[in-house]
Amino acid sequence: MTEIFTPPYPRPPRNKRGLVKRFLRGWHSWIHVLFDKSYTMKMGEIRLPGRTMYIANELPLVDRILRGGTAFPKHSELVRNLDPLIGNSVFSANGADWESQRAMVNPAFAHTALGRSMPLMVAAADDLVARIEAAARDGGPVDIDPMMTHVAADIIFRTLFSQTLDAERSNIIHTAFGRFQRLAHSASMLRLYGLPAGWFEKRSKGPARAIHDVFRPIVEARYAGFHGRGEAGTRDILQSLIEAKHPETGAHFTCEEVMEQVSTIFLAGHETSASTMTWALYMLGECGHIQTRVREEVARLAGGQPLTGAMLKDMGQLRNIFKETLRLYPPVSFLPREVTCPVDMRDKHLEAGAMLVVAPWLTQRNKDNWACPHAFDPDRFEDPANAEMAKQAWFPFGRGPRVCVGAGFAQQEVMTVIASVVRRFAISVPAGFTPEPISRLTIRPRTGMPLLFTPIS
Ligand code: HEM
Repeated sequence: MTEIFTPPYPRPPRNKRGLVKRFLRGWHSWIHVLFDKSYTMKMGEIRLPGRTMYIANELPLVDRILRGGTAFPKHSELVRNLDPLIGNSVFSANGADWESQRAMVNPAFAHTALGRSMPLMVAAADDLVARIEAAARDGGPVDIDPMMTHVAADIIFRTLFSQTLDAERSNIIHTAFGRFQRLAHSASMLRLYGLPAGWFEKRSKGPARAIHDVFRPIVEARYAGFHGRGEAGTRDILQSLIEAKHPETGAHFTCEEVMEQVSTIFLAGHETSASTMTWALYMLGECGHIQTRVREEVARLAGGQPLTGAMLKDMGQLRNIFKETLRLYPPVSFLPREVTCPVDMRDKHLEAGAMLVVAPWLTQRNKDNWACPHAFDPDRFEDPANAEMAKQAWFPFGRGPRVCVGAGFAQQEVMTVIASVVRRFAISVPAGFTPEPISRLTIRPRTGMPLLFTPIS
């Protein structure tokens, strides 16, 4: 019998640590502050000098909060944290402002329609395979962490702007986003502990600007083309945003507002998928038997032909790998909401303004919800006994009115990339290497993800 693989996660201490120890562990990563009981408690309360935070794990509570819409808007701490990067946009806005932004942005998402985006994904995945081939030629390990950023950013770049993303701009994005995550995380930690965070807040603006500078020239030229010279423009997400009208006033987005929406779609649309692909390839590298099975599935359904949406639909094993990766490493691991009116939950009384966190990382690794919760077992999604849990205790894309608008796009892109890689290479993990997951805005390996790729003839 093949043993089930348990991929790395920070082993929680048995007991809650003191304030200082928690601060030190949390300085690099949110998941490092959790302790044993965090994974099974129904509702927890954490008193910090800066604020009191509640974590709701009980399934009906999770549902109530996420479906609660305006009663539990996105927390101001999250909004402040992301502000240098995405400003006031469809991810961060609340209430009526969010509703009108969502109405304006919705038509742009027609460009992420699965049939329309499939050829872009296949082309970007082919370019990735060529890059891996070149990098693996000497037989040494290849760090796939920046490569997954490149392919995911390339896919969303092609969908947004009808352009490919070259290696130089991809490197700028990967490096700047890594820096932004570190600085924004530190600022957030300090604010939660009631400490001054100004230095980190100020420093985080630099990498955010470096990312904006990659697409500002494209956005400004196209905006001026349409609004200044009446040019029709290419039919893509950017053009839909430039042409979008407010549902009541009929006003267009300003150029800065288009920049904010573009930044949001670009960041929400590549960093999360890149994280998923990195962890999926790592776990396949560790689990040769699952890798062989999925390679056989891809060969049976696609042969040597370019992948299509119809082929992906039939790749059940690949889809289960996607789901299981998102269960174990949900890129958005914590969803912080704000309590708008005093409310009672279980035995707790929450005052207005309190932070109420719903945590895919915890609910999806809770042993009351899933058997062997920390183990990588894609087949669990085939078991009818797990069908109800897959509905209630699996929500890497959120749930309710603020659910991710790119979930179908992400599934198609991750499946396309993994299928393209496994049919071309046998993947393995260098002896002695174990990645350390770090959770800031998303979950990435602390020191990259070197893997070995052997071409399959
Ligand atoms: C594996 C990949 C992805 C994951 C795990 C993910 C996860 C999430 C989650 C959890 C939320 C809701 C956050 C909350 O309720 O606080 C969200 C929202 C959002 N996502 Fe994704 N996402 C992914 C890919 C994408 C892609 C590919 C796009 C765009 C093409 C996208 C665009 C958005 C947008 C615009 C929102 C805000 C929706 C709103 O509030 O109206 N995401 N995502």
